Amino acid sequence: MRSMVAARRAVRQSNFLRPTNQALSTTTIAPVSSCTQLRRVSDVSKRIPLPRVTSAVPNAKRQFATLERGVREDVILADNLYQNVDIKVTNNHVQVDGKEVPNIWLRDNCQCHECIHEATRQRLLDTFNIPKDLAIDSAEVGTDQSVNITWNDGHQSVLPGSLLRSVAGDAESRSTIRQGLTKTSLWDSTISKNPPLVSAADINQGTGLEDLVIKIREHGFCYVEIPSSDGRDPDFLLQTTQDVLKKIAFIRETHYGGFYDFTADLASADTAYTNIALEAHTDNTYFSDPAGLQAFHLISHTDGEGGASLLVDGFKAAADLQKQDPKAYDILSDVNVYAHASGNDGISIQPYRGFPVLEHDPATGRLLRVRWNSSDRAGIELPIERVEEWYDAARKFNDLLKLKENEYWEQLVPGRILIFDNWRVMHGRSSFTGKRRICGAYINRDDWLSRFKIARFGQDGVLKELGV
Ligand SMILES: C[N+](C)(C)CCCC[C@H](N)C(=O)O
Ligand SMILES: O=C(O)CCC(=O)C(=O)O
Ligand SMILES: [Fe+2]
Repeated sequence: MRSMVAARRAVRQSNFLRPTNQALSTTTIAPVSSCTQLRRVSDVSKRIPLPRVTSAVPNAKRQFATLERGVREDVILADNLYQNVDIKVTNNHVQVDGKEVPNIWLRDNCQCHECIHEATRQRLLDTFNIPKDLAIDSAEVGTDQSVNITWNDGHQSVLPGSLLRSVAGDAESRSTIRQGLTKTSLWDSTISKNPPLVSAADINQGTGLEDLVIKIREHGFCYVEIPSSDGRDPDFLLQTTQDVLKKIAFIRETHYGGFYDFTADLASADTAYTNIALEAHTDNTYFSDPAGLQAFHLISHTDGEGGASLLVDGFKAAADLQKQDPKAYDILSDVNVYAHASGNDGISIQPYRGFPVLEHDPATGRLLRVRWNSSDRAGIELPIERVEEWYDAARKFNDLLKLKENEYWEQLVPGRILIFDNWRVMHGRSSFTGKRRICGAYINRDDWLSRFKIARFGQDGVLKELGV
């Protein structure tokens, strides 16, 4: 019988093939008797150098242990967050739903103008100069549940009720605003009947932008329609595309340039710049931080045919895979893969480390990002005697991506900009003949999500919850 210590070590080392659905950063200690699977795996894990995962906070450990990895379509609506939270002061300690809030947290989150710069919203307080024995002299709860505190060093703090109420939430509810969670509507080929769309005119008038980012967040993509009365002059279309995209956030520069305007001329050494078919993929698998959004706008296609665009909901396919074969889902979530972009002279871009095809938030278990580009794939981080396990799992995912019912094909047209979430939705195209000109751009994930969060929750809504 192995010792408990050895069993713990095995758990820590077994990044690959952990018990199903445990988040990567857990160190859940299973009783030795239930460690059969881990024991088997630990033999292999000796050969796979893995980082030591520790979890120093007992609460976090308990919280993570119950979380299941996967796609989650639902979300706690912001309006329903933190209802009926009890806030009181007992014996000079602040209690939120019966839990004592540490003084250091209260003092650190003081919102007064000495502690937070009014204009920049940055903390001015020297947190680690707060004496460890700081105590509350007196405190009272207001009708809006804000708490007024007088500290024993004389400082006065007001903590807004919204900030205190958020203390009652779990990792999932705290993510709603922080990560800009919203309802996720998974889709298949039938989305072609009624794809999400907003009009460029609405965006110009100011209302459409919110609608656009909210739709992209829910469905993973959205079209922007330029009224035909505005014309189809290529220069006008190029300019309008850029204007719309820059309203979301600034355009990201890469080795392909900034705003792109490309044809099949190998201007960059990448198959995107040819007329061959491209299977469903996400872009930038070779970056540690792949572009968050990607846009395409067909400016013209003459003297030929083909070049239809393909979209596949990567989250829907991932959810299907988890249902069909949870083990395959786990392999794609645990095994790191490298990618590269090496076509251009003097360039071989690779991420600073390998990343799995399916990446989850360790705190909530939610699927966050899909990376999938078989053309740009490089090394798989498994010893050669086990690498086939990854191929078997990836083949299952690939089969789902290629199901007719999961493929949404659409011929792009001048006047209709396609914008999609490159962390979720895969794109491809069929081969084509003739001259086909497409423009578009990449936008960073953090920047477009910031736009989304402000659109969805308002600046105040986002700011009121920064403390936890
Ligand atoms: C979009 N743009 C035309 C600039 C280039 C596309 C590069 C495609 C590359 N194989 C990737 O997957 O990232
Ligand atoms: O030509 C297309 O429609 C898309 C090409 C592509 O995948 C890309 O540029 O990222
Ligand atoms: Fe692409």
